[in-house]
Amino acid sequence: MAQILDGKATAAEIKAELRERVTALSARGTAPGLGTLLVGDDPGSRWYVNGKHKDCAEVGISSIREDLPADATQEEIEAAVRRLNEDPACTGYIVQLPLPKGIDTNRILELVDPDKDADGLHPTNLGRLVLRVNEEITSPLPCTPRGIIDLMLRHDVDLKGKEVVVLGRGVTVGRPIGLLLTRRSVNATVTLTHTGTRDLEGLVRRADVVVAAAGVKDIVSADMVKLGAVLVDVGVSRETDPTTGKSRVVGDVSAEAREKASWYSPNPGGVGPMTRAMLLANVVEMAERSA
Ligand SMILES: Nc1nc2c(c(=O)[nH]1)N[C@@H](CN(C=O)c1ccc(C(=O)N[C@@H](CCC(=O)O)C(=O)O)cc1)CN2
Repeated sequence: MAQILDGKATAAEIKAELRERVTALSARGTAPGLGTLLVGDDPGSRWYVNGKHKDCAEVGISSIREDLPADATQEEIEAAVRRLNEDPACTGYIVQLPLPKGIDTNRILELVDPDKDADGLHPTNLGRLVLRVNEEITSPLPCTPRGIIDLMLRHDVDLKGKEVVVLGRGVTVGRPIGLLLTRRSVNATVTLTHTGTRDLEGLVRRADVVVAAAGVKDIVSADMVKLGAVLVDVGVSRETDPTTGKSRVVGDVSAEAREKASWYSPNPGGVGPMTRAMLLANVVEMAERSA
């Protein structure tokens, strides 16, 4: 029976730690403020952004909100980014992804002031992650990969020399997590797989740790998983619950695969709450560095 990598409980612990650091920052007159930029009315994105403001209130961080309609133009979004760059009350902010179709996301992310990039997704901060293999990284890190590694380390999951297979090459999880896991301080060996990967089953079968961020329900099946592997379920697909008729999140790891794991991070309740906690950690660290 797999032990649970409980993201909800771990995130609550982290938030309690951060609350004290926010109090100290506020006492020194350097209180952090998180901004969010949401474009459109996707219910999932709106839920995530509302959650970020709720988290801020919980730990004592003030928050600033820019909401634009789904038909906002590239210029209107860029103007909102400039407002957040210039607002002294906003010490860090995020642009909620994905942006509506037709918007040049990379151009928007490049316009974010790297010193206010609470998501660690600005090219300068991703570049620092590439460059700094040995030394401590003193710039914000992408929240989900940071949260996944923190979740495992706080449960004493040993990653040194372990073979990690990542499913999915997205910019918020798949691509940056390889950079974090292969840093000298972690020392895992990483294989990044995607839709063009030839022998996915064979690669997953030999993995000590599987990070599944494909967004394909049950893509990780029991026959693909080594007994005792660590399974981190990051994938988000939505389906209608047949009993309640409500929409629910389903992950990438099948129920049978979970039975073979030594550790399993559930979805929901695993990586999602850690992503939210790491955003707060980035905001607090950025404020501490500039205090
Ligand atoms: N700018 C960003 N955009 C997006 C990111 C990101 O890190 N930065 N990640 C995701 C969305 N996301 C945060 O923004 C996020 C996803 C999931 C959760 C979460 O707590 N999920 C719950 C389940 C929620 C549900 O039932 O619908 C859980 O896992 O328990 C938080 C944040 C994409 N965009």
